Amino acid sequence: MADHTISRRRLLGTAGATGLALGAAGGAAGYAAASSDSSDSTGGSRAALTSLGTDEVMFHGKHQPGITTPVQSRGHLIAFDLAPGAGRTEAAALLRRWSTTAKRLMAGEPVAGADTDIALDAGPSALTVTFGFGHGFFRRTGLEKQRPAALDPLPDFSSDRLDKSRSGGDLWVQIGANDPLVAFHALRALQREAGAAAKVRWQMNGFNRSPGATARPMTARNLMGQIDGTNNPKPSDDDFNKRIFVPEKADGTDPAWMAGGSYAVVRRIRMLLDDWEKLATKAQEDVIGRRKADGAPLTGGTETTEMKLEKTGAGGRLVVPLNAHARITRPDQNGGAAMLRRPFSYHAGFDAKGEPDAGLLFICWQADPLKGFVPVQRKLDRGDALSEFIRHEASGLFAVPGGAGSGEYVGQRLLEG
Ligand SMILES: C=CC1=C(C)c2cc3[nH]c(cc4nc(cc5[nH]c(cc1n2)c(C)c5CCC(=O)O)C(CCC(=O)O)=C4C)c(C)c3C=C
Ligand SMILES: [Fe+2]
Repeated sequence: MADHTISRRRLLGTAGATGLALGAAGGAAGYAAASSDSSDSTGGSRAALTSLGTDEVMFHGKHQPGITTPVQSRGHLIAFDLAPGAGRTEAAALLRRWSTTAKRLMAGEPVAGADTDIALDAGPSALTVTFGFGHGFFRRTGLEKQRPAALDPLPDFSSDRLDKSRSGGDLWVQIGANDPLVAFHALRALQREAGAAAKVRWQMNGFNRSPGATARPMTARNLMGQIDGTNNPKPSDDDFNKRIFVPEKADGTDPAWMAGGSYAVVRRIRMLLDDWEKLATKAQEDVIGRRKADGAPLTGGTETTEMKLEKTGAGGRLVVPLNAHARITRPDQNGGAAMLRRPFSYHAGFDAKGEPDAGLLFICWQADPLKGFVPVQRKLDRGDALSEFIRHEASGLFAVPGGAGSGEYVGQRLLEG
């Protein structure tokens, strides 16, 4: 292990120093930078392959990174339980350590002191680290009075097949990066820094398409081959902040320490791909209500065309079936319920029957799970066309505090308030 005194960014020179700061709309800019680099025709082996490594997301801000940040190609989710005997003091020290390291790594710098060198040579690669608190955290730290009502356990859903050992947790960390080594480096650093204060409860690995793999920026595809994410709320929507983030001025609903925060619902949803892949494309499209090729509604147009819910076709049948997933999940079919979906795909090998253990690490963000995930999942639980091809296998609900201000660590307003 090396003791680094010069940051990787300095070693990277200008490219590192001018690393693109990604904001909510940073994905397209990152893509454009990659495209122009790869069209450079010098042909020499020393030409930069892409500028992907230089993308940098800010650690400090109103909201934590990794919520509106464009989804990265590699993701790790890890949940911890506080160790027996660890309470508020140990939790505060841990969050302080983790925040210091997250900030350094997101800037492309090594861990202070001994680093593992796993990410040596790479830039920040749009690394984000996001921290959340589970229900049990508040009991363990004696902060029950500060526990938000929105963190009450999710209701049971009849179709759930949950593995408790891979669900819940006192602390949750989401890591995303556009380079697998950068992402693993962060995962390992944070797990090591948990030390004696917290023990790993579960850990899951995910992925998305690499930036630059498509000829133009596109909405991601999932492992069923669908374009997934089209109708997500957009930061430019008038009601985006209200739907996704806890207000910054206390409105009496959430504790003050949650200002600018959000609630993450995490579900490991296995896709029954052997069954799904037996369906003809037309049948697959009826399940969702959108075309597979371009994500357009079955009622026509392009990916962004509004779906015509009442349109009928041959024999007077609805073009978008009544049980189509994209019809049933719409906010206007659920009393306005909306969430920001920011998932990773996962593949954890093949089971004894030779079937893939693969699917979606479904992560959705909302200001209140009772006005986001819960009503929509209640409806899906009664059965939509997608239900027979998926299985919810693990679940978590986490309170994700607002972003740390300069000089602050994540969760400081709770732990030292
Ligand atoms: C409870 C919330 C949801 C779960 C669980 C869920 C699982 C799930 N979804 C897909 C694939 C698609 N979902 C799409 C749209 C969509 N899904 C939800 C919610 C849940 N999905 C919402 C709120 C929406 C948007 C509805 C709207 O406003 O139009 C789509 C269509 C394209 C898109 O808009 O993203 C696809 C495809 C899978 C594969 C899955 C579980 C594995
Ligand atoms: Fe969906």
